[in-house]
Amino acid sequence: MTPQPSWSADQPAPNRGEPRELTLAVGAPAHGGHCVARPVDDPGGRVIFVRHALPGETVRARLTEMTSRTWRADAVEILQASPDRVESVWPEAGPGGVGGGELAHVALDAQRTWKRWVLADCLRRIGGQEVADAVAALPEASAAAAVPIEPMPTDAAAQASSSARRRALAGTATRTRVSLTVGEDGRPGMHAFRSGTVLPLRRLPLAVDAITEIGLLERSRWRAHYRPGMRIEAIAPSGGEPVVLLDERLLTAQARSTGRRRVREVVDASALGLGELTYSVHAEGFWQVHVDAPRVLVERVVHGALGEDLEGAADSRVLELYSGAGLFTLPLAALVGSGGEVVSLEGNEQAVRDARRTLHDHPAARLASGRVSARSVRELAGSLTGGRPDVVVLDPPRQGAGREVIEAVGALGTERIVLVACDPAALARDLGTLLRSGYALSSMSALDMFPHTHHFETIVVLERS
Ligand SMILES: C[S@@+](CC[C@H](N)C(=O)[O-])C[C@H]1O[C@@H](n2cnc3c(N)ncnc32)[C@H](O)[C@@H]1O
Repeated sequence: MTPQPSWSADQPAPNRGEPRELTLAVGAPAHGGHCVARPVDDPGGRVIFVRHALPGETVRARLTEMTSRTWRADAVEILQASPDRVESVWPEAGPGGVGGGELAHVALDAQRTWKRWVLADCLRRIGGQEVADAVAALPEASAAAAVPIEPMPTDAAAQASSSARRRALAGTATRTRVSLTVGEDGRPGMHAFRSGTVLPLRRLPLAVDAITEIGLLERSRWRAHYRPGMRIEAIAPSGGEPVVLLDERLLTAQARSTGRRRVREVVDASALGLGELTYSVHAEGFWQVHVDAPRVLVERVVHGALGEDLEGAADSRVLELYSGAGLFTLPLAALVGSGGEVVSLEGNEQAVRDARRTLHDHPAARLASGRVSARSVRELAGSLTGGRPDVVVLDPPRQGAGREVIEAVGALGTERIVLVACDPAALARDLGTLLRSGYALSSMSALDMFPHTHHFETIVVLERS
């Protein structure tokens, strides 16, 4: 029998009546950081999305939300544990805790298996059979129908360490950006999962040491500056000292005001023959958060766009969409040289100003500010010499580029497209549109850029078929 709620539907459970507990048999992971589960006493019964569990486990779970469409629960007691369960690296992100560390109880290799499964599932279920078949045919996908989720170099090194402690903490201490909120009681924390409530925190295990050492959670140093509801952003740039943004105020790590609004990011592009690339980025602007992400992404995207042999890249014409502060624009402009062109489009004006500063001595780059739309894609492509680009690079936000933009890109007749996606569902949709627009998948790779969360990044390269 399907268990019935003791409170009205469409309300989070804890707000009405007593939280209710069930014993669940946990099945496959689903997109969003939870697993599909069913009550052990009703295996054909209603699906419940359970967090903090692992496939194959039996758990006692507390229902956290019941709507007419979705029931959610947190595993609060593990009755039969998976061999992939480990001591959480971030217990404060466990059941009833803050969002953003929902896989912290899963061994790192098993997190990547989980994400690979979700990627394959999204490609098949959302992209359709055509997308699933195209991915399965790639040599890197082998029989498993989706590509492996590759560890970032820092995390792989920690996993291979001779120190058991370092191995156990692999995937932590890699985030160069951390956002906190000050709670009603003046203590800094993060929001509880799917809630506006701020839960105070004692540790920030995912943050790089440079951020932990600022001591944002310590009463003595920072509390005098905090006000309830205030947003705290900690930023540890690769090319300078960390800074802290308190709402609009920028402070040094010693809590002194600073007039400096921009930080310096340095990316090692020696593998591309470019040495160190230096970027000027607004402190509150978008930058890839994993300490290795800028370098690894630059290498993948540049090779995807310009080919393995970069000697042949000179004079190429590139259209780049959703370009942010110019992470990819700079190496692309450097490699296409004065005979080539890189036209980029970004919606955030501040990011475009940052990119203009960074690229001021690269005549190959033209940086446009505005919304990416079917029309802006056609207009910008038409402004390139010859009326169309050789390659289009897109790195859209989580919701993807969407059908109209992707169809407009597909209609340009460009030889190659590089799509970077941070959401597998959006990737599956956009990829399906590109395949139907006459493109064939040439390579796909996926990076574990957000360890201990369900997120990961995918890079696909397509060629005109
Ligand atoms: C995932 S970020 C990528 C930025 C850059 N490639 C990087 O890696 O740093 C996506 C970017 O798209 C921009 N963006 C989001 N929606 C947009 C839209 N409709 N039109 C133009 N830009 C948009 C955001 O401001 C953000 O800078």
